[in-house]
Amino acid sequence: VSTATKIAQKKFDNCIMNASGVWCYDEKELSALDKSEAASFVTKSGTLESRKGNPKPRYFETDLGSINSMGLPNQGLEYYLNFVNKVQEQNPNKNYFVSCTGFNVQEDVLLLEEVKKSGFKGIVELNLSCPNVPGKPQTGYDFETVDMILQTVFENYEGLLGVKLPPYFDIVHFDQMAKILNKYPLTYINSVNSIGNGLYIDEEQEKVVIKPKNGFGGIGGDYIKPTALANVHAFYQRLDSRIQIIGTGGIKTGRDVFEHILCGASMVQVGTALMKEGPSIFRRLTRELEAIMRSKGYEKLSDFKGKLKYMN
Ligand SMILES: CC(C)(C)CCc1c(C(=O)O)[nH]c(=O)[nH]c1=O
Repeated sequence: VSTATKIAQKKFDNCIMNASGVWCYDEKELSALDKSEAASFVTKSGTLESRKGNPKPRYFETDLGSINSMGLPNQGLEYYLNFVNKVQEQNPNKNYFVSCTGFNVQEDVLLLEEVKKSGFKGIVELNLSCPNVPGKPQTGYDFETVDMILQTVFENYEGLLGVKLPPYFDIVHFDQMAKILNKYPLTYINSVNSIGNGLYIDEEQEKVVIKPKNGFGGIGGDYIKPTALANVHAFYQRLDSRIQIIGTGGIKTGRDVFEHILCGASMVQVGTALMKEGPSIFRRLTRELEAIMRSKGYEKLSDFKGKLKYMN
């Protein structure tokens, strides 16, 4: 078992944290996560320069989830590295994640050089749902570009690195992506990001509910749990066991956490439900998961991780 995997497995003892983009924009939000029962935190995806993001309203909550077109508002990668390095010093036994995203491979390389220069000891999450060159689909749906980015990134970066993936909906896409991902010393993959370009309508006003992109935005919450579970399990079936899987999407109860782990996740992230409930959700989810494990006689995650049964 590679050192990276051993370290990563150690890192994933506890299993519930925030999803990038939610409650992680600045020091205030990140400190609240650090004080909560969350196992760790991940920052909003940092870019080379800070960004204001899209005009508001750019986030909207529904009974079943959320829609967002934030436009990557963030303080810039340097801000997050400075803060997380400080927190990491004070909590050496916790391992933190910094998310980043470039708008092309050159930027990705620059971002990772910045990470290296800062002496960051935690885990980098490269957000592959980032935009690509105009006229091409988002990076995560452009397989040759994903391959090229990972090839280039791993030529220079030796630290712990995972990728945040968009959801896939075709078995051949799972096969093609897994084939690419297995070529690289990835610490983990994080499945799934929001389901892109959904549309939620205010029927009474006959109008969209967010301003950017004529109301089109990424969908999170209950709507995406079946897709998230399928992506986690599809990659669990296909990836080398050295690559851990973080399950994200549709988690709001201990049952949802249990199901993600049953599909093969070593750790889970919470987005929409965290936005609605706040950091106290981590205590509730941990208690609910422990109750389910007790009722089934499980003592640790590996007792049921990836053990989803099929119909014979
Ligand atoms: C959608 C992008 C702006 C290209 C990346 C940042 C991002 C955003 C965002 O900042 O709008 N929202 C998501 O649900 N997922 C993401 O990965």
